Amino acid sequence: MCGILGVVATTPVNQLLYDGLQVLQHRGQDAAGIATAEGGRFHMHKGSGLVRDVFRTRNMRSLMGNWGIGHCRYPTAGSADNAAEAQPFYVNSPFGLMLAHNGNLTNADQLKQDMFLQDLRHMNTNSDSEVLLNVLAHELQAASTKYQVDAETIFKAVAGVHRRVKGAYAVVAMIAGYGLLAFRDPYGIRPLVMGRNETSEGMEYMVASESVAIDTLGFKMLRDVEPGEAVLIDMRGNFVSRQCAERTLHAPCMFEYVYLARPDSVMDGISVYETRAKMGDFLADKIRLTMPNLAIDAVIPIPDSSRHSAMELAARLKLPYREGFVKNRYIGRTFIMPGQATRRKSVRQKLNAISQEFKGRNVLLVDDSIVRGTTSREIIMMAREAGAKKVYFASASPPVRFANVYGIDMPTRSELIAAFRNDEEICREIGADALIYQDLDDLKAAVRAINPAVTQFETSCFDGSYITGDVTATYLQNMEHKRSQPPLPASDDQDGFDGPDGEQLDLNLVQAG
Ligand SMILES: O=P(O)(O)OC[C@H]1O[C@H](OP(=O)(O)OP(=O)(O)O)[C@H](O)[C@@H]1O
Ligand SMILES: NC(=O)CC[C@H](N)C(=O)O
Ligand SMILES: [Mg+2]
Repeated sequence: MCGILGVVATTPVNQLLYDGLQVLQHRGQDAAGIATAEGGRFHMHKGSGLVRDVFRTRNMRSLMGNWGIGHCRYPTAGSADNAAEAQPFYVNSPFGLMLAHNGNLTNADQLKQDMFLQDLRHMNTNSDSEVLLNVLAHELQAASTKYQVDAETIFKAVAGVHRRVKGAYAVVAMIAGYGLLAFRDPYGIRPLVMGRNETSEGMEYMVASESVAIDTLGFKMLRDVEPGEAVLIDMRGNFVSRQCAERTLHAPCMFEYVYLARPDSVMDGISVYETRAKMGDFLADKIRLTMPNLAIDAVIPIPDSSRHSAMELAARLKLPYREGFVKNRYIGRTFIMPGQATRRKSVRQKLNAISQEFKGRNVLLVDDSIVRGTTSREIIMMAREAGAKKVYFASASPPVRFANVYGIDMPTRSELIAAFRNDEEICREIGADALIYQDLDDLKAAVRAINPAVTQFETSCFDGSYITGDVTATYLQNMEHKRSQPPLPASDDQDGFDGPDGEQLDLNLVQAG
């Protein structure tokens, strides 16, 4: 998961894109980038780090124009510390294209090879998003019969992308001289929503990973981009859309509702807050049914993401809800940090126990998920150190047993604590006195309770069933193998543009630093 954002406005968009990326920061902490357009000229700045660290005033000043796109990255392909893989990506032909992508392609290697041999295109990084941009460029070239691009040609190109590309992709792209293009894969695995803002100068449009960006930037939520659909907003603010996929099946990623998205977002008509609260209800019922004799003095959430499930669970079980951990507001999300050592260290830096809430008590700790077990292990230890008598642990989602190949960086089963263990073994491994997991059917029911119109979900990390149909055992084995190899050293010089704070690219001027 990454955060993507695109805007066509009536005034300069640099600040709007910056503010929007800050709101989407929870979706990617490793790199950020913004591209804008002014007439036929693109401006771009991108680099490694948080949004606030990547952009300086001088970079912001150079991002001129009334339309643009932004990206914050949580890598699933390539590596975390390679600034050349920060997004957006640019190709100059046809017309001039910029692209930012959330998701992960499952046939990126094949596409890369095809493009090199057939389309004579060179890829300069290990990013699957660069591959996606080049497929779009090739399809646009193939569909174009004129010097000027039009909506018909663009929709034809997106249909070509859907035919060639496999996996998960929510995309915002800029086509020089035309405007903003946004599209979503035929399964709608990653989210993409649209908003608009009526001004005296005309209508402004925004496309974003989550509705929270639309709310906080003063736009009004319009709707979700449909699976397989492409939307186009030209530089004058005219909007058109078209279904470009031959077949679609709406199956949004379940992990968005469990952990990835912000609770104040609504995606695919599903309020993340309400669904997390519902998860708490279902989990409470399971505890009552399967562990009726558990003596619990207090329910304690593991900040941040589990709060709303824990709150509802406590209310349903008529137990006190207590805040037993303080979160350091300056430490980011640990799960999406690169490297296990950093993640482990950051849990201790991020969370600290308030001993008064633990001393002599039996506590039920609630988290949204247990993935590698980094958080649960440390937190249970902290609760005991703080004087807890018994430490029970509940997860608002089922055991994460399978790799994710659609935009969450858990490509190998070996790193997942639940992959080859039963509940009893996991309980022992994390050091809890009892462990309760949500059932998958209940998790689905918790989301459907909020929007019954969405009936299917991408739940591969829980049940090993991959919705796109192309993820074979061999593919997964290759992923395991790739990840077990030591990473290649990242070269910041790959694209020749890198300066100390990232990449500054002013097309027509090409500047570094
Ligand atoms: O089993 P693990 O591998 O530790 O992964 C699961 C944990 O990671 C996430 O928290 P994170 O700190 O990323 O973010 P949050 O503040 O949104 O809860 C998630 O909410 C769990 O607490
Ligand atoms: N998590 C994501 O959406 C990642 C996007 C893309 N696959 C990258 O690695 O940059
Ligand atoms: Mg957490």
